[in-house]
Amino acid sequence: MRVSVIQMNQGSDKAANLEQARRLVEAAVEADRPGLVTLPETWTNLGGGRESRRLAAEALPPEGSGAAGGPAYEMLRGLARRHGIHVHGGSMIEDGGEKLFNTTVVFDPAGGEIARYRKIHLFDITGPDGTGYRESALYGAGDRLVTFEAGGVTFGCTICYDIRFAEEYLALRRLGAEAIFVPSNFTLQTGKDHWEVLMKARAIESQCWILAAASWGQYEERGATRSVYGHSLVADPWGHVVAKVSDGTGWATARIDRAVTARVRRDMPVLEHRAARRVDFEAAARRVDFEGAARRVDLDAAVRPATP
Ligand SMILES: O=C(O)CNC(=O)[C@H](CS)NC(=O)CCC(=O)C(=O)O
Repeated sequence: MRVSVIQMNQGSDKAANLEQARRLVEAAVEADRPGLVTLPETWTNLGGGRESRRLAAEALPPEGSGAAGGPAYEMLRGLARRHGIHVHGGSMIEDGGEKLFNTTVVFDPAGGEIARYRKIHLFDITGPDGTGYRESALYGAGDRLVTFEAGGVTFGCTICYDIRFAEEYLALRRLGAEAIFVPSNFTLQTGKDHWEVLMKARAIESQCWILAAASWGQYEERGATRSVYGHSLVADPWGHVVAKVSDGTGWATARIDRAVTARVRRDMPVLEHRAARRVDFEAAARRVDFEGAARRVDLDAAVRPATP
């Protein structure tokens, strides 16, 4: 299965963002004939403060209802149906009533919604340049792990800042994922030092393909100009970056080769090795059995539960 990661330069004009996404998806489909395309995080709006996000937000139809949604939701469905492809809609701003959610929706080639994921880890941090981010002031956090099947491949869903939480990727691998999405608005400040390292690290440790469509360029946020890093990429389960988008908008296409996944997992069976040791390191770190100049935790039955 071929996958195209789409790189956008969206701002706070929702209609223009929809048009840009449609144009890029159609150009990628025309050029590379992918079976699946994936968009960046919050491709329907970037910046413009609380007001712009509220305006761009769409209430989603009840999951599984098949009912119609808003303009962005229906555009994704239309692209999937028209081109006979799977569309992973990066993330949209979901109007969840009280709170917004940073939410992925996925459509199959018939235009049916087959998966929905809300970003679990919210970006409440201070960047190295002193810029503060408080995503949780506006967005609620997701509480579900999500995988779906497309073209014989099991895909896992994550969004942006989730990339820093390795456990989520290992859990998705356990659920059968072979490729994991990370649609992103990575900041330039964090991206220049962390982006590619994190993407490769998650690919290597989960032994999954990493599909990261990103926003690129500048946008306005409450009178200031901010930059997002771009560098949309696909990494294979060995951690090789096999496709990458240059500066600007565009896309890159890679083939998910299941034989590569199988070989990497067979030759380096880290999942089996982890299972064989069965250490609950989190539980171990909550306990100390000896404390002197050194600290020691015995990996006994309390942190190594018997095989079920
Ligand atoms: O604000 C919105 O509307 C949508 N949310 C985002 O763009 C979020 C919060 S500001 N961005 C990230 O998570 C960047 C993570 C990142 O850059 C890192 O982990 O280093």
